Amino acid sequence: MSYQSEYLLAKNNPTQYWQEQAKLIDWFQAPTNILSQDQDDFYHWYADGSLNTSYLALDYHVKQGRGEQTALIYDSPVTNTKEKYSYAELTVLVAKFADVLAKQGVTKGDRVLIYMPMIPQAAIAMLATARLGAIHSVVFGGFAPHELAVRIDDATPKVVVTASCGVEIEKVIAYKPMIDKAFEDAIHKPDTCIVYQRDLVKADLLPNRDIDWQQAMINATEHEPVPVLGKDPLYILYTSGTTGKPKGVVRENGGHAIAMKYSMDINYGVKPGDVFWAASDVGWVVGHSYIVYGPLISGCATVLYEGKPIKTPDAGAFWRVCEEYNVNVLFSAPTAFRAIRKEDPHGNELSKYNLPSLKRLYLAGERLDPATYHWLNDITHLPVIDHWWQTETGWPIAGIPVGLDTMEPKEGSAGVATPGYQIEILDPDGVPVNKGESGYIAIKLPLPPGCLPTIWNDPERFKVGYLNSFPGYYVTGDGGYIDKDDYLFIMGRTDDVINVAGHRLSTGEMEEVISNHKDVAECAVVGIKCKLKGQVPLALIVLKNGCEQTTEVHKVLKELIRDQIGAIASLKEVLTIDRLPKTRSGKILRKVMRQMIDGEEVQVPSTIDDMSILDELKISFRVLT
Ligand SMILES: CCC(=O)SCCNC(=O)CCNC(=O)[C@H](O)C(C)(C)COP(=O)(O)OP(=O)(O)OC[C@H]1O[C@@H](n2cnc3c(N)ncnc32)[C@H](O)[C@@H]1OP(=O)(O)O
Repeated sequence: MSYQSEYLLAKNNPTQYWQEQAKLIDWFQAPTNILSQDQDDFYHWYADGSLNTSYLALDYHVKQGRGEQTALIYDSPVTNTKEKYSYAELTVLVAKFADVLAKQGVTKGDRVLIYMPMIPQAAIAMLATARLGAIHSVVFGGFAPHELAVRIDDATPKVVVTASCGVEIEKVIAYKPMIDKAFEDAIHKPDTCIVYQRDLVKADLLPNRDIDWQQAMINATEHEPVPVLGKDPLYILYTSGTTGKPKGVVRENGGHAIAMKYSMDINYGVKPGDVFWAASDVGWVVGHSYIVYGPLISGCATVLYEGKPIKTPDAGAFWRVCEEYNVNVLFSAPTAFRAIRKEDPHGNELSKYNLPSLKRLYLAGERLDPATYHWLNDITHLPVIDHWWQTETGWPIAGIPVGLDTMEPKEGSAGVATPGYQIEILDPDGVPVNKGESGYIAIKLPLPPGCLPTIWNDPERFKVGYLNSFPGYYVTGDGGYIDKDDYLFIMGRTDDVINVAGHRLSTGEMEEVISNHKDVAECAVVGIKCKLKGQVPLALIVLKNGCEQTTEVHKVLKELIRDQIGAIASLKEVLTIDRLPKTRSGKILRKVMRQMIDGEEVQVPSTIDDMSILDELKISFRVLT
């Protein structure tokens, strides 16, 4: 099978194509209803199939005789810990933790919120929730209590699972006080909080609410996987939108399982027994898909790394892990490699390691800049594959389908459309543009299996945010073009979402926090270029008349953002200006300011209410250079 023929099969007869791919996994009962639509016209794949995702990731491999094979490798330079779990061992731990959750009343359809550092118990909690047919919602450890509370109120979990602490290089971060604050702030009160006690910090437990993970596991018995339907949700993962409230992306069990197996074959070209390392975090979709579910469903060993690309202890950390565990495929964000390049520009660290097993490097999460692409290619002599996808899709929309064909990556491109995704570039009226022309990147409906069917608790937001702009299409929020060879080039977001070190953040959310300050009359947050992190947030504020404490206000605002959203959203700078540029209808011209600061060609809309403001801004922005 070639890429072309697979792409056309999936395009011309999606139902038949994905019915065939359904055979990739071990259903309890194979689906007969391959593609259906609900009352909102939203699509669902494999609605009536019966399966269990934890069974597919664990028990299935034990049944196939691979129980002794390594399933999970935990490497934590920050705690000097290295552990390996076989498929048989991981199955027992997951089955027992499922029993712990069941004893707290968790049943099919209930939500379990997981707020954990990068330790094996994070994956165990996810898989145990899936085993019960319950729905997990993992919240990235870098988010502050307020963000946690917002997610608790939206997902209304019965149980929260956490650990006593996380470790950020040398900084030990106690998680329990953040959990307690989130419980306090949230309107919904989960019944139970299960705490994994780490050696570094012992958390204080509340008598009637908190449970010690290790204690609970002593008397746990192994819980069997609970069959669920293909359309039953496996997880909710929150992602930033243009407004303050994050969106709960829903992932269904059936389509997700097929997408994981399919993408591990087609996009990543791995087979059972291979070692796959996604150097990311379980709190992001990369962690869900390619630290936990994808590698395990495909019978690989997955690496769960509690460290950073640099400083834990040096810029050779990634290469050390690749050598030590014979990693075959390494996946990370461009920011991680930019950080390594900064510390080790000539690849001296890399030359200390022997990497015969490493076949390919994959990058995603933000645009891979050509300089980093070439550097990585030059020092490793390995294929460097940029690919593009989103929390919403859960697996690659575009890439190099190494499992199907030999295709060369192109500098600056995220590859070609993965079979199942019909990517089109549309103009503002929804009309497809010619090859080479830029526009809105949209995907023709139905999206393939594994992509979001809706937004949790908010079908209207799914329609408004993704479907209504161009009927018949899902709008990705990214802009770009397709070249004459069908390679896709991503040029950036078309909305007010920014990407900081591979973390997707909402400028709207930051603006909400800033505008609550008593001295701020108006504000705008824009993402400006950063050599290391891709983009960083800059706040432009207009102070109320009579407020003179500019420096003090700037300091307070930076702290507010860290406290309310989290350290990953840290403001690069706060700049006070006299007024913000606007259209005649009052819309703030964020893009104009970003283009001016980044030194790009400035596209001023004809609707600007006062052209003279551009000269004022030019003067104000001088301090930034
Ligand atoms: C394809 C679909 C997708 O896009 S899914 C998303 C893919 N994105 C990723 O995988 C993220 C990639 N980025 C990273 O892994 C990190 O940014 C790397 C490159 C490792 C750098 O990490 P770091 O040096 O910590 O910088 P940062 O900008 O991430 O962090 C800024 C501040 O936040 C903190 N932080 C980070 N993570 C946590 C955490 N889990 N718990 C608590 N705090 C955290 C960092 O310590 C840092 O704090 P500070 O400013 O130094 O005080």
